[in-house]
Amino acid sequence: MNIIQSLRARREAGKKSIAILIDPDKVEEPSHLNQLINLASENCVDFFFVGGSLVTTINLSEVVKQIKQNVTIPVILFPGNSMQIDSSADAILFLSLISGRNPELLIGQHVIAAPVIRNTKLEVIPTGYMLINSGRTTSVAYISNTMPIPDDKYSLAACTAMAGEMLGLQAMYLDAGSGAEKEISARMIASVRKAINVPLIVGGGINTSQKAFKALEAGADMIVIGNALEKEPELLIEIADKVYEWNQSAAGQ
Ligand SMILES: CC(C)=CCC/C(C)=C/CC/C(C)=C/CC/C(C)=C/COP(=O)(O)OP(=O)(O)O
Ligand SMILES: O=P(O)(O)OC[C@@H](O)CO
Ligand SMILES: [Mg+2]
Repeated sequence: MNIIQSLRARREAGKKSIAILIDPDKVEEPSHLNQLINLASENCVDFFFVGGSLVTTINLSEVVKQIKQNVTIPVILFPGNSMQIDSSADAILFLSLISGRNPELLIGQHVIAAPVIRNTKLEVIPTGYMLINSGRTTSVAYISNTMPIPDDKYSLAACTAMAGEMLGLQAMYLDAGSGAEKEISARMIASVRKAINVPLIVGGGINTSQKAFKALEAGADMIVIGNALEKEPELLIEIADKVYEWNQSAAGQ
């Protein structure tokens, strides 16, 4: 089973997943990641996401290598542009920024990346990427030159996701942006969840186990945590517990 098939199967079984986002630019030395990598393995983290809006260092492949050398947790590239491709990862979110109207991020970068990806063994996961307003301007909104969907426009978000699914996208990623002041509301997650069937990834500003649980309860199939773990890796234990608790009760039903 490849990654997208396993996400679909988990969704059908009511099981949730957790991913840790590593921004290569914030890693001074790849071995510094070992504490987080070990914690991830002890706490049954499902995926590592690696990427950033702007990756200025040459760390991307070093980060992927560091994870692959230590654990078997799949590494999924979460690229901000077509330069963030590394063939040692397991998969790539082939993101189309469907909340925006910037052709470069709807199809342009993809044309450049496609022949490069074709020469790798990366599993390609066509993913609708939707930015939701979260208060202050995030790196993604600034870099992508797009306007996020207003956080109280539930049907705009739902119809965007619906159209993305009709176009054949295999997963949907609702993002408040890394380090968001406000995480995505339960009502927003629930309205997008109702509109689609594909696995729903939710991230941005999830920095407590309560927020993590709320996102799962509202319908997220996978939550992504980045900034909060950069500051406090041990928070993972508490958040992973919530996911584990949820999955145990799903298994009992
Ligand atoms: C098709 C390929 C290979 C690339 C294009 C990919 C697209 C369309 C990206 C959409 C826009 C974008 C810039 C997404 C970046 C998402 C990302 C990796 C965010 C991680 O957080 P940062 O934005 O780096 O947060 P910080 O400000 O905390 O560094
Ligand atoms: O860094 P945080 O705020 O956890 O966000 C994770 C990810 O969804 C950002 O694209
Ligand atoms: Mg970044």
